[in-house]
Amino acid sequence: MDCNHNCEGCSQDCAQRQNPQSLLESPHEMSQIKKVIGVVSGKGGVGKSLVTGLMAVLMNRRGHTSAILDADVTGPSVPKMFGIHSRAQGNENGILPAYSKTGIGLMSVNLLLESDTDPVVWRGPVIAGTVKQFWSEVIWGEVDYMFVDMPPGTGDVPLTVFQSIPLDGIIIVTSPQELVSMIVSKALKMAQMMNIPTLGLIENMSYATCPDCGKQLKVFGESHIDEVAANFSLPVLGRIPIDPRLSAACDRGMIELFEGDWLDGAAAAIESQK
Ligand SMILES: Nc1ncnc2c1ncn2[C@@H]1O[C@H](COP(=O)(O)OP(=O)(O)OP(=O)(O)O)[C@@H](O)[C@H]1O
Repeated sequence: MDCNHNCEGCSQDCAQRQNPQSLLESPHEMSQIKKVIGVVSGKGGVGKSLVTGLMAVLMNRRGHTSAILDADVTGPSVPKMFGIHSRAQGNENGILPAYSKTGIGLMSVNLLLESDTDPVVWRGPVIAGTVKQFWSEVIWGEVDYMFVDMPPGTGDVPLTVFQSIPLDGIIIVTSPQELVSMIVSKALKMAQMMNIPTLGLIENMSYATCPDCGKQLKVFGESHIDEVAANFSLPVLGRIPIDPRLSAACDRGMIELFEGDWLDGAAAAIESQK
């Protein structure tokens, strides 16, 4: 077959084969973002946004500048968690993030909608384009750790986000009632395809503590997170209990006041990542 130098449509492994073109977008010229961590889950509702929010708060408490890019465009829950209901502002240079009470920068589609109860009925390419703009057209300024609340699953939109934002690592959030092994395997393979390291697993809704006797109740049955983590040679970075104070804090926009040391190990692991 004659070579037309278009490697994209050709499966030959010849000497002229060029590396695939990078699809990574450049950040805004006024952004200096040191580390970007994607937070992924197999399906919605396992607490991916909660973990994203808690990690940003923790890193901020530990003296780093943190930010959240809410790439979960069809289920954006981050602004509410931080009590932000304002609209995003812009200037001649680009779009400005909203800032939480403790100074965490946020960008979410909910900051662009007229009302945060409006549904996002957009097709995949528009959603993916919006997320790319959150990276390349938002003036993030200086950020030590940016957490990206990734769109759930492994479809077109999460794939585009993986390809366009230069992630330094991902954290996989699971819950005990899921098919953890399958979900971890899929997320891990997707990250490996893009050469992105998986930092570890966080199990949400691991247990509930009885308010009377303090016993840990396995509401969703025994957890398999340790076996799964060992099978994939990944660390378990944290286990978060079911705690009504957490959901109340999210509902009231007061996640920055959370108390709990469940994710201290995850924060330390991120800090120690080279
Ligand atoms: N450990 C927990 N204890 C109490 N409530 C929790 C806990 N984890 C999550 N929740 C609550 O469950 C709901 C779903 O959580 P969250 O929005 O973080 O999930 P998600 O995986 O990001 O879902 P989606 O992808 O649909 O946005 C929220 O109302 C949150 O406050």
